[in-house]
Amino acid sequence: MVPLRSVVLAGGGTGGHIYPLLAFADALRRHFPQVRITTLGSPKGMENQLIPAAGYDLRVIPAFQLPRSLNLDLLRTPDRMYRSAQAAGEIIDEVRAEVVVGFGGYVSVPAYLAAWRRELPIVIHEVNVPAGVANRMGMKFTKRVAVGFPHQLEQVDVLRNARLVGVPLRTGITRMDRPALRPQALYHFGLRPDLPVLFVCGGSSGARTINLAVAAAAKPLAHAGIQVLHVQGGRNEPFDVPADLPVPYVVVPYLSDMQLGYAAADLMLCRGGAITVAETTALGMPAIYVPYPFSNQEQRRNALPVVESGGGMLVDNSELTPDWIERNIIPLARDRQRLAAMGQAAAQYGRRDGDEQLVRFVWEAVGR
Ligand SMILES: CC(=O)N[C@H]1[C@@H](OP(=O)(O)OP(=O)(O)OC[C@H]2O[C@@H](n3ccc(=O)[nH]c3=O)[C@H](O)[C@@H]2O)O[C@H](CO)[C@@H](O)[C@@H]1O
Repeated sequence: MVPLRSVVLAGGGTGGHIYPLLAFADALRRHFPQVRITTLGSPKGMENQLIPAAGYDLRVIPAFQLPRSLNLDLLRTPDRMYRSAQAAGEIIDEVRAEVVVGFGGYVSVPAYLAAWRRELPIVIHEVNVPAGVANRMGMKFTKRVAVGFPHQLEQVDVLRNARLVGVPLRTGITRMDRPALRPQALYHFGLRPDLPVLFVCGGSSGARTINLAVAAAAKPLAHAGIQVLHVQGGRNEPFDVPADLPVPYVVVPYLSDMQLGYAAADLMLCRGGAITVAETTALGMPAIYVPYPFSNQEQRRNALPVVESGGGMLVDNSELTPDWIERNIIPLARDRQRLAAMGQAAAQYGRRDGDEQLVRFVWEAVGR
């Protein structure tokens, strides 16, 4: 492979856009150790914490918000869009980028515009159906679109001619030996090795409904011998957990080492964000998905193929009550055989090579 020299990556907002970008950056580095990697972010997104922490160069460009759909409102934001695109263009010129790779989020739009004006190749990675607003706009400028999941190609959507590459996932997750890491993970969280662990995580921002429902079921879970590892989520208010439980219920604000959570877990209770689904299935992790109800059904669509293949359960946000948890999660978490079967079915659906596949796609786009 003739090496790539300079790549600009754009993506921001929540973890769902940033972690694939970082996993892709790591894979680029492995293939092309000398490549210059520059990332574009907006002033307030999670990229401001996550990208510098991962050791990559983050350039913040002025923010602007797109209207939620492609309509005439777009014409009213040209000034701010122009300033953002100009800032993105200056960075693209400075680092002599050969290609711009976008993962979605508002910050991708100025990057796509600036790359298009310079006639640079643009590659878009999209994980949702319907595709996000920013990426849909980018698709006006390029046909090089990669998707994370087979179900995205089956929709009557702009994505039907995309290339299926999978989702770039952090190697800390894809290369983990779960049984080998488990003792260390349990020790890290102060969990017992002899009892099942329910891992609760509502995506990168946390999920209030899930937090409150599980915390309210803390007593029955504990009395059934089920330990809980609960990620509260950075943007959520704390919740109360009874102090006198007979088994551990561990609350953490956020996990930078997400693989430790997965290693400790026997069963996951989570939202259906695309990257979460990619990770649980890559790991063969049995999961109960509670899709976020307010965004176009995209999370339901993410989880449905996994659930239909036997790799998990689906429950509506409005149905996730302490009573539901008691009736459904307690018997499942104690049934090792059923968990193993679910995990195997999930693994059939999962894939681990999205980072490598996307590197190849981008390399082809540059025409080397
Ligand atoms: C409400 C909403 O609009 N959610 C969207 C958002 O979800 P969100 O940003 O929550 O993204 P995902 O659920 O897809 O991924 C969350 C990521 O954060 C990581 N993580 C999470 C918690 C933690 O403590 N530590 C940690 O590392 C997970 O391992 C995963 O890599 O982006 C996804 C990808 O575009 C979309 O599919 C979701 O629909």
